[in-house]
Amino acid sequence: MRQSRFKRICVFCGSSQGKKRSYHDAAIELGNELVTRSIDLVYGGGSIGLMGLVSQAVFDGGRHVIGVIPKTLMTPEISGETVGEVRPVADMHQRKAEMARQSDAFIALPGGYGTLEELLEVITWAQLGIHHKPVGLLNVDGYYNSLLTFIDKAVEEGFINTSARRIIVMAPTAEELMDKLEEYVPYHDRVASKLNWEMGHLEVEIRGWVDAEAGFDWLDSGLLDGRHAAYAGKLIANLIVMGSGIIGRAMLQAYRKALDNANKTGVAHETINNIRRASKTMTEQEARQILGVSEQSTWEEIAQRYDNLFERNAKSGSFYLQSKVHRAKECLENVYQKNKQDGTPP
Ligand SMILES: C/C(=C\CNc1ncnc2c1ncn2[C@@H]1O[C@H](COP(=O)(O)O)[C@@H](O)[C@H]1O)CO
Repeated sequence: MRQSRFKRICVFCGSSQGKKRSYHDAAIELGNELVTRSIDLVYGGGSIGLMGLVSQAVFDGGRHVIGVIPKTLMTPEISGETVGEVRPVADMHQRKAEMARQSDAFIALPGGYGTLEELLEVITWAQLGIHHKPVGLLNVDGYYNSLLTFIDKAVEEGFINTSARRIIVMAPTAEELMDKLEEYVPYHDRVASKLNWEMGHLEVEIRGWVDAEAGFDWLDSGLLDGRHAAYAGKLIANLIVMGSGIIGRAMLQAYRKALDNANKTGVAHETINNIRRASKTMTEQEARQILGVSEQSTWEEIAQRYDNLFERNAKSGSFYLQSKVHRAKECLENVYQKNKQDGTPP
């Protein structure tokens, strides 16, 4: 068996086992196929339904299993115990984002509303160029035939592009499906390929992170009205950039100006200083999220990722994001250096 191109695959599947024995068997067969190809599993956590069967098979085969589960569903009475590593998340949206981030491909086994929703979302994301990871449908005993017929109807009626139809890779057995996924060439839409989702997502995430970290809600504070609150956001950006030490003299001037303006808008120096202090602490997990790298990523991959993101921000003129990307790299640099000293892989 040649080396798979995938390190981790996310499996969406029923929280029930379904009525046919073939669904049960297919879940175990898929788990075993992942093991054979040395692929780790990302799934929705717990031990119920097909989710429990596939995760147990991968775990028993000695591969790593990550269960990404919202805290609300984490009780054993609701979802059962997760074998392997549990990643608790705040809600269902965060769960899907985390599952997608952690995986190199997606596979849907038979399932209900939850599975369909997860499947259709990753297909939509592929269509919009948010990711370029393959999406496989394990069509056990023709379970998904009616969905595929419906999708073909949508193509016929002009709601789905003929070329986007091929985003869904489909096969009746795990082995055939995996072979097809290995060969999959990512779908590229002319318009979608121009969209810059990564940075948009990053900007929102980082802004939320900075505001939360600073522990200050500008609007709620009553200190600033809407217009000034927006201005304060820019101000924070400038301060963080200054702190990163990557922009140099030009940003020092910007910082001085920011302080000047802070006085005009009534933002106290102490608050600014708190924000600066707070913005300096970044956890390893946050750094990995910002750079979009996992714990398995090598330092070379991180450096490459950093270069790409940094360059893209330079082009879009976002010093703010540049500073966060830079800080994330600094944070991981410390982690990797420390691991190297301790002899911890990778
Ligand atoms: C609230 C109930 C059961 C919840 N149990 C679940 N635990 C973990 N993940 C779940 C659960 N239910 C759905 N999911 C996610 O959706 C997919 C399965 O949903 P489906 O509707 O069964 O197809 C699965 O991939 C999970 O990510 C009591 O009803």
